[in-house]
Amino acid sequence: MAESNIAVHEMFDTILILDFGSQYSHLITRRIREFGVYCELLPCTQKISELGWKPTGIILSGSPYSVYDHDAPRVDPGVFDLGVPVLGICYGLQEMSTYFGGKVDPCDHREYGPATLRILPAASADSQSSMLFEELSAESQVWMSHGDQVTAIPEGFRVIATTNTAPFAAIRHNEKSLFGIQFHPEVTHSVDGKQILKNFVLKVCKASKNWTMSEFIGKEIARIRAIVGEKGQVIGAVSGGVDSSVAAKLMHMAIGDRFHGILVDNGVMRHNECALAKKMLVDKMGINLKIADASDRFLANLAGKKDPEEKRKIIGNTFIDVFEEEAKAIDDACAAAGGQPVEFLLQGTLYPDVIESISFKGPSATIKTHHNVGGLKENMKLKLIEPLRELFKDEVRELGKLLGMDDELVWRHPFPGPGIAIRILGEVTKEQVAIARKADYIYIEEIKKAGLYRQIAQAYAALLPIKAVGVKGDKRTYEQMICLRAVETSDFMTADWFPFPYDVLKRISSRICNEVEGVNRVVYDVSSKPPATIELE
Ligand SMILES: Nc1ncnc2c1ncn2[C@@H]1O[C@H](COP(=O)(O)OP(=O)(O)OP(=O)(O)O)[C@@H](O)[C@H]1O
Ligand SMILES: O=c1[nH]c(=O)c2[nH+]cn([C@@H]3O[C@H](COP(=O)(O)O)[C@@H](O)[C@H]3O)c2[nH]1
Ligand SMILES: NC(=O)CC[C@H](N)C(=O)O
Ligand SMILES: [Mg+2]
Repeated sequence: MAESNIAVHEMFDTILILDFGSQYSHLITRRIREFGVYCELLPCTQKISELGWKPTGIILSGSPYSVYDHDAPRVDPGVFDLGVPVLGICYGLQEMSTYFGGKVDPCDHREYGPATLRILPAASADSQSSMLFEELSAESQVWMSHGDQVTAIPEGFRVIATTNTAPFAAIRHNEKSLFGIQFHPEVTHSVDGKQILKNFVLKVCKASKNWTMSEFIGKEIARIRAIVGEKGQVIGAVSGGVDSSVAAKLMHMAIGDRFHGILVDNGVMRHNECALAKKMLVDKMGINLKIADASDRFLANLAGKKDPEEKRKIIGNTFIDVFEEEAKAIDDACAAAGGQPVEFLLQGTLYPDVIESISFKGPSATIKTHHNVGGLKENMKLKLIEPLRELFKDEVRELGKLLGMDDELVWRHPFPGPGIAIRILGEVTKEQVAIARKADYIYIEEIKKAGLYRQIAQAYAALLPIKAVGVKGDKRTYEQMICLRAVETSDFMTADWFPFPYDVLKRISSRICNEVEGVNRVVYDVSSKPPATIELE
């Protein structure tokens, strides 16, 4: 599928972060975005000569490698030929030092944790170093995570800060804007770390502080119009979730009814989901949306299937089939009305997905096959438009708010494409879906009533198809169990269970047992991720 993105760097000053594989690389990106500066993370293997745009400044990340490893990732010398400021962090410092002829050796004591950074008086006398350390106190706590150290700095560099254990905790080139620091300014435990990054980006690189969602809206709409043209038609899968709704809203603002949203009712959506999506997207936002009811088809395809991966694959494939049929119908209708055929596909891809796919560390092991609509076959020849490709989830929410979307939609917990089907262990039937759906509705309603919805990143009720004995109205029952899940997380990669007040759990449990037929027990999942995952399957 062809890409049709006009580069965002043409619109915003961009700091380039080269990822050497550090676990903190994405944090550097987050921090800089918070200052209102646009930045991008690319693998360290990116050749500067093939970049096609000029960054305003470059940051070299940390790495699990040692610079003296035979397979250590190397910095592209092109980085230093651009004439833009460069900041090396940990491995970035070590690699920069090695490149310019300095020396790096293993430390006697590996150092993981706090250290006191002391800015040398000489640094205050030097305008570049003063810029990097502006507003810092002479001593501050920084966070270390290294086993190697620079033992001799390259010629032409000078030391500007030290710690008790690191004589070269911060260095700079005597003339050029090349800096290296041994500690990690991107982690919150480095008390002045944020300020150092801010100084580097705003003072040293002089990047414009124009990365705000309100600037983004105007520029993105103009970009979409330039790509799609006066008559082009765009289709897109819309779920009623935050990401696709925000993407659809932007698209609607850019091209009106030439955007055709398709919501697939897969029979495993939450209670009232399609009606709610229609109310918000069509009635309130005016989006051109078709709701395709394929619930029977999904449930028929899922009949008798128990294996989690098989269930996910069936749902993913059915999504594609239904979406392609609907897309073709829209295409035919556009052509019949004398319009252009559909040439573009809207996708709600977010930046974390992009980071994951370009990771220097390579793809991680498949834990679950994630299924989204839009994974269409090559021969559809649609060109992708991904307006949220550069944004993190919190930025998408901010955008949604600025676009005037209701809080109820902006703050919705994420809901996976395969829906309730991966929240019913084993076989999925219409009856089982009805039980899980009702319990989930009650659960979320009570969470909202208790004022806890925004504190929880994601919550849902799952159905465990095992039976236990109970007693209701003096009668013996033999019924299934509902398993409640609620997690706190910022990136959904790791998560911890939410510590509910007991009285809220009590109310939820009592309501579910009383109101949901076929259930006589409620359990609460107290597993973190890892070792568990957020969804059950
Ligand atoms: N029932 C559906 N009908 C149409 N498209 C869907 C459906 N479910 C998922 N999708 C598509 O799959 C994409 C990925 O789903 P995902 O759940 O990650 O995002 P979302 O639903 O837009 O937002 P959220 O993360 O808040 O749930 C959606 O953006 C949407 O394009
Ligand atoms: O759109 C989606 N399609 C999927 O197939 C899918 N599987 C899991 N999820 C969501 O991803 C996050 C992490 O979930 P796990 O810890 O279960 O992997 C959680 O937010 C899950 O809800 C999905 N989203
Ligand atoms: N965090 C880092 O970048 C570590 C760099 C290198 N592996 C060291 O141990 O010093
Ligand atoms: Mg969703």
